[in-house]
Amino acid sequence: MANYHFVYKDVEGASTQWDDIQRKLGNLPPKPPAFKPPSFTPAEDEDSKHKDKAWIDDRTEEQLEDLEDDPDLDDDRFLQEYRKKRLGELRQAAKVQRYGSVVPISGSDFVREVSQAPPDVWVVVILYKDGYPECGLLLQCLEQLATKYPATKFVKIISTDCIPNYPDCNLPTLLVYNNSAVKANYVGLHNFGRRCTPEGVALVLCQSDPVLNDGQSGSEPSSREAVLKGVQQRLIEKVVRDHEDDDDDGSSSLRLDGLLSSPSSGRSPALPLSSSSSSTLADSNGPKQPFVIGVSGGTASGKTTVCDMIIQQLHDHRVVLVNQDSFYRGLTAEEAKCVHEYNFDHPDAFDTEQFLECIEKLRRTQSVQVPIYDFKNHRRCSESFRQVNASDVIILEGILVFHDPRVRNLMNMKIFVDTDADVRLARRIRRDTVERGRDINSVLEQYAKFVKPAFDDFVLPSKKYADVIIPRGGDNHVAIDLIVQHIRPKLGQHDLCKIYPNVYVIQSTFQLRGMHTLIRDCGISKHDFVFYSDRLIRLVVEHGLGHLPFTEKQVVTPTGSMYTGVDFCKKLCGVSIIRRKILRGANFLANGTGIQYGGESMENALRACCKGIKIGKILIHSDGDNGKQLIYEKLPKDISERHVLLLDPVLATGNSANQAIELLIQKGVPESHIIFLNLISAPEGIHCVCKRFPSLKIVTSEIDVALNEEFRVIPGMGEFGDRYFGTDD
Ligand SMILES: Nc1ncnc2c1ncn2[C@@H]1O[C@H](COP(=O)(O)OP(=O)(O)O)[C@@H](O)[C@H]1O
Ligand SMILES: Nc1ccn([C@@H]2O[C@H](COP(=O)(O)O)[C@@H](O)[C@H]2O)c(=O)n1
Repeated sequence: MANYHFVYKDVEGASTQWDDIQRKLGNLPPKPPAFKPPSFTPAEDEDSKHKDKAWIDDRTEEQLEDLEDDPDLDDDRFLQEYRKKRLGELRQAAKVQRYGSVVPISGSDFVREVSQAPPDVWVVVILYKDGYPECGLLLQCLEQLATKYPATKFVKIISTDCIPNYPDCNLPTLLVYNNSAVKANYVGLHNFGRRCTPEGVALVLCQSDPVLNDGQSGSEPSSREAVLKGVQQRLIEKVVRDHEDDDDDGSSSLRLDGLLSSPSSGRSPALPLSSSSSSTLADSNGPKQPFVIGVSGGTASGKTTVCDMIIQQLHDHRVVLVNQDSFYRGLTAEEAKCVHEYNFDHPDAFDTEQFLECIEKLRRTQSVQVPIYDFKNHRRCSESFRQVNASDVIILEGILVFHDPRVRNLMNMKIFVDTDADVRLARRIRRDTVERGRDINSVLEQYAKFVKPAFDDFVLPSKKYADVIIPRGGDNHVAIDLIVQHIRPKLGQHDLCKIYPNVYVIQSTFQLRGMHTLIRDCGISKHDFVFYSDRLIRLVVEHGLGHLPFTEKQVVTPTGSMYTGVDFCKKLCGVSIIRRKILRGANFLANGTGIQYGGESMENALRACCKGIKIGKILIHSDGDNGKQLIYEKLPKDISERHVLLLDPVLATGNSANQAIELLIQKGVPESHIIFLNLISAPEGIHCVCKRFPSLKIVTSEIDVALNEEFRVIPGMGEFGDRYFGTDD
């Protein structure tokens, strides 16, 4: 119904008499209050505002410049000083490099764009390939971070442009550079949690260094704590935002606990990181996760044979085998008395806790002492153990390796060797009578009483966990070939080669390992030491020569045919590093001179490979313990025009090497024309040299574990020069 009461209202809120009557009768609502316009307040004049620190903080650079002669500020010395300080900060901030996107680079740009970026700039490099969804996801996150943190440089490079043959299974890989050095690397997307988000990536990147810079604090390097706090704040805001979105449909619960854990406490517990997130490559710190293969199957199915074939075909020492048999429990006196009543096929016969501990240690890259089991006497050999070193691939073999889920879950690949029961029994009879000191009757009795029932109850049911089933065991060459092909890429290069693309470790073969075993043995004769060292050095030299520039060359062969080959650069020379140390007391070298000939021991092999090569020397003289070093040199006059093969058999701390390289560079040799050859290198030495000289190349035959407190390489090979020249007697 239409409202037929027309109420006239003037500005005072007055109305007609008729309306007043209606109000009294309750037909109209009470009279509204008289209208009063709001009081007028003029806008505050900028000049009359109180000027303090906060006011100055709000000014732009231009506004602060205009305040140079401001009378208010002239009266207040503190504010005038603060204005100047703030102006300085803003000018610095304006100078800070702005990147703002993920820039594609090629292999030839790498040194300029990454290694030679200004020292205060952090560079995040993604090694990627098109067509890999994980790479696409991480790239999206980096694009967002690049806009948020424009003072951090983000570049992307196709993995194989950066590192030839870089395995696709390592994609995407992030490398973080600062001041020409690799500060961190992350192999694979799992490092950034199950849900890879820009905020999560940011937090991981800033865990140990102030990698992300938004350029707000000028060119001053921000502290890690400050950067991390900012990144954490952004992550919290994101989590809260997501939570609020989720809450709209009432589906999620918020867990903020731990997000603000102190930076020193490491990774934030609420970060959605997977359990394998520790598998960064040599930070050089984070342990690398080995590839664990389980091989199960009934007794005498051919498990050991299959493992041996895989190991033989891989032909690489970075594969180790651990047999579950080694972890059979010892028998009590009672059990030993009636051993024929003991069920060796039941899961309880194994010390699974110890087996697990051993695997965990290997996964943490520690070596382990594995017991040796004596099947004839049903006990472990109490004194002998087998040392198993941490390796890229660990194979676990045994009838019940899939039985315990804790062991099973550590495996990346599970193989079941499936051989006909009759064939297995026949093999077992032969093996146990020939190798394990049993008679046929006892074998058959044990088989019927324990082996077969346990196979049906425990072994066969675990077959369902297998990823690969190999019928006919070791006779199945096709299956073994396929498995080998799958494992081979898991045998990556040394971690340091992945961080420093200019480090080359010559391909490890059993020949090479054999020679290393001989020359590292402290009991080897001098003659053999020299013989095998020369062989090894030649391999290193030959590899080093392969890094020299070459041109295509065609020759006519004796058959009159054309052969297209290469012609290596001929302008080269060798330079040996020799150390002289004034040593005192018992440390004085037996040769009476205190000279460690080091590099000279490599000259013979170099001469054998490069006929008539010129060889110079750099003598580094350390004066006792005071750290003072003097350098003497005898180098070819035209060394600046030559490629230099720098010789030192052992790279330990890298200090002498750096001095020698510095000297060569002073003499005009371009850094990229130096190839540093050594037999063994300590990771510390590689870091030290590669950080300072990213363009030279290091060629070595093995990278050792570390340096000890006396800065000697461990396991190492002692004072190489003294052993070579016999001056250590
Ligand atoms: N394909 C095969 N052909 C013939 N004998 C085999 C074959 N595979 C294994 N054997 C023999 O059978 C026995 C058990 O093999 P093994 O590999 O040790 O099995 P498991 O480790 O499963 O007990 C050994 O004596 C071995 O030489
Ligand atoms: N003292 C022992 C310990 C174990 N066995 C048998 O060894 C078999 C497992 O080894 P495979 O190489 O065949 O896998 C298992 O079936 C045990 O019965 C043993 O006889 N004596």
